[in-house]
Amino acid sequence: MISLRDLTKRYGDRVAVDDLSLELKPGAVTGFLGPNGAGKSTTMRLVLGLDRPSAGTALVGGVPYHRIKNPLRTVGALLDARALHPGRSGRAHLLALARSNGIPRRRVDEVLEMVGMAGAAGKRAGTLSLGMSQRLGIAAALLGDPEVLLFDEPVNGLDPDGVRWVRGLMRSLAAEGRTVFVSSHLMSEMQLTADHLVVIGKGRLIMDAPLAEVIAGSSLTAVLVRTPHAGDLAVRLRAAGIRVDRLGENELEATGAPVERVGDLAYEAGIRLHGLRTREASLEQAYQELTSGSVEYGAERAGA
Ligand SMILES: Nc1ncnc2c1ncn2[C@@H]1O[C@H](COP(=O)(O)OP(=O)(O)OP(=O)(O)O)[C@@H](O)[C@H]1O
Repeated sequence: MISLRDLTKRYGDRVAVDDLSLELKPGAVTGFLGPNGAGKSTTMRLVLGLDRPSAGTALVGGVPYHRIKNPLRTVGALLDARALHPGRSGRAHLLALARSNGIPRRRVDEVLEMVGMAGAAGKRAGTLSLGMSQRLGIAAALLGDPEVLLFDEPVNGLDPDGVRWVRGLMRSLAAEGRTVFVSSHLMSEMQLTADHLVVIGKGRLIMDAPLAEVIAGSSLTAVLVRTPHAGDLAVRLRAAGIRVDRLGENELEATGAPVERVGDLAYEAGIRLHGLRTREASLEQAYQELTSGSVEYGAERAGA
């Protein structure tokens, strides 16, 4: 479990993380989203004790990172996959980490196998592709079999097979009851991987909710209704505070209410339906709505 309380990090007069409070639960993949410069990496660095908060606390299992006895056995992390000694082999890198954390040597071969690097473990880190470095970084995160895992952009540089593999790995780590916190800019991938989402912008919390709730909350998620009495139903739905757009003589689109509520209102009014379904927004669309005011380093929109 990761708990952030009023977490703040300033660099000079720049606030990178601004009063962030969160609880990340075990048994779920929590996606960490936000525009470039939003403060995701800084937050992860604060959790891992690589930076000191200006105010507030970041706790793992109830204690700050620097007080954890065997850190790699409690928290595993992939931050910067390229931050490896270029002349050292992957295996040597993992062996050194294992030795300094009291982890048996055989675990090194186990994690190399798990990430599909067993055949390339002798290669010097400097000669590895970005995707292979990512796999090695993931192996390092898994080394101590930790309960809490943080991954900063883990699919960066991976081919489609690798992306799918990371998705499966995150899902299975969460299914084993671990806390998995993963940042990404790939919304379509996050939609397939995450159970829960934390969205930040300019260091501040924008959203902390289950994926399904984030998507349901988008103005582009709508209930589509086909009925020979579209006019009557529109009146009933609007009276209940639901936004309605007529799509055609027998079709309308309702936003701001779940499909069950639209169906119940029609039933109560005795209105016959010929079709009732939800059209879900994509996470990309929901994310864009949530963060439209928080994009710091965006290009100007064409025509804007
Ligand atoms: N060591 C540092 N010194 C000064 N400013 C920093 C430092 N590290 C981060 N920042 C600033 O803090 C802000 C948050 O950066 P951070 O890297 O955490 O964002 P991010 O959400 O991870 O971005 P990205 O998606 O681009 O990786 C940025 O404005 C960045 O310039």
